[in-house]
Amino acid sequence: MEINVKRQQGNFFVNAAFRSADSGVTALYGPSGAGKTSIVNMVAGLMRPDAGRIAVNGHCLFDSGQGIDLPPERRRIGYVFQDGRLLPHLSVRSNLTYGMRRTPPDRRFVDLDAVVDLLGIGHLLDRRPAKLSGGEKQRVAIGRALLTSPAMLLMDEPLASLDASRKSEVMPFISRLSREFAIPILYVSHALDEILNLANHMVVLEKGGVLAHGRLEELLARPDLHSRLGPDDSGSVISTTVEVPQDASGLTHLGFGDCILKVAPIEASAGTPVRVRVPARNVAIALAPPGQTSFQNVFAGKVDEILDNQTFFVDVRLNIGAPLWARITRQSFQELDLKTGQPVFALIKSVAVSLGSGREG
Ligand SMILES: Nc1ncnc2c1ncn2[C@@H]1O[C@H](COP(=O)(O)OP(=O)(O)OP(=O)(O)O)[C@@H](O)[C@H]1O
Repeated sequence: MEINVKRQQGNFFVNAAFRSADSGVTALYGPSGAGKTSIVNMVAGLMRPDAGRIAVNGHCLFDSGQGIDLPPERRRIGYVFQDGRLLPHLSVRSNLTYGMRRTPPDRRFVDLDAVVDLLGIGHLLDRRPAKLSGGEKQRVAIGRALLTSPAMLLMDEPLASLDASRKSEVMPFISRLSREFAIPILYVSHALDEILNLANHMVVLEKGGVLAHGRLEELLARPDLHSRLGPDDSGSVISTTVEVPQDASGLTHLGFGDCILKVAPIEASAGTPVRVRVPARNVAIALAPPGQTSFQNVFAGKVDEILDNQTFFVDVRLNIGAPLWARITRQSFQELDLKTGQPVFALIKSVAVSLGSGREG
């Protein structure tokens, strides 16, 4: 995926360039008004860049220098919108086959049965969209996009209209989609938890430009981006592997480097790659190994970096065999008198585990 677009719209200027691995999920992340939808619309051919080049799998969709500008229907792109946009007068089955019939048979690489099975929508085929829940509508919308046998999928906040439980219902399907069909997905979101679940690559946008792009773990470990990801989003991502699916007390053991992280039980067999997210606010720091404690996870490490934004909190990056951010109060920071290089112990309160991801992208 190669995207390099410039476009002036009103007094907003989009000037974004990034490349990403050909398969897997690339997240476009940024605050409201950063230009995410504009970029996706340019890739889809719904908005024309003033200049630039867009290519997918080496196939050029737009190149201002060469005068190439394929119309949307020739771009072989599936688009999933925030609100599904199903055709209300058609059944789910007809919504699904609508795009499929426009794709020549020799170009089709998915069939209805495979998609219905993947998305678990077999029991909905004869219903009209009005009789579907939000999560079901989105699964049908994803199926419809997939059945056009696209070279790429664009998803513009496909989960934004869903509540937390519906979100967690649809997320595993998106994850399976990228794994089983190896279609590159450009996924717009301003919710970091979704991105952590789904994406391998991330593009951080700000005011129409690319602030950073690259592998998710690498970006999340970068101190210059740490504060940009917002007070609630700051934290670390650690790529682990399931070592013990369930110990005697029911906990799952995840290994990274020489360390074991114990988490609430997850359903995954030994060897499964799992990405965990540790919010900075859930990490405490101690100068000596704590005695009796309720913390399940205590790691020896050292202070790698201190980020003092002159607020109530100070962010401290520890090295425990992987980078780990801790957010502690200024008062604690002063009492501990922390210095770079100092040996400390990290106490992790709880982690969010993102199953179905953690793949190398
Ligand atoms: N057709 C247009 N003409 C003029 N300005 C536009 C047009 N489309 C979008 N904009 C402006 O471009 C900027 C980026 O909008 P865009 O929808 O791409 O942002 P976004 O990151 O997707 O935001 P959100 O998360 O709120 O959907 C905004 O300031 C918006 O008002």
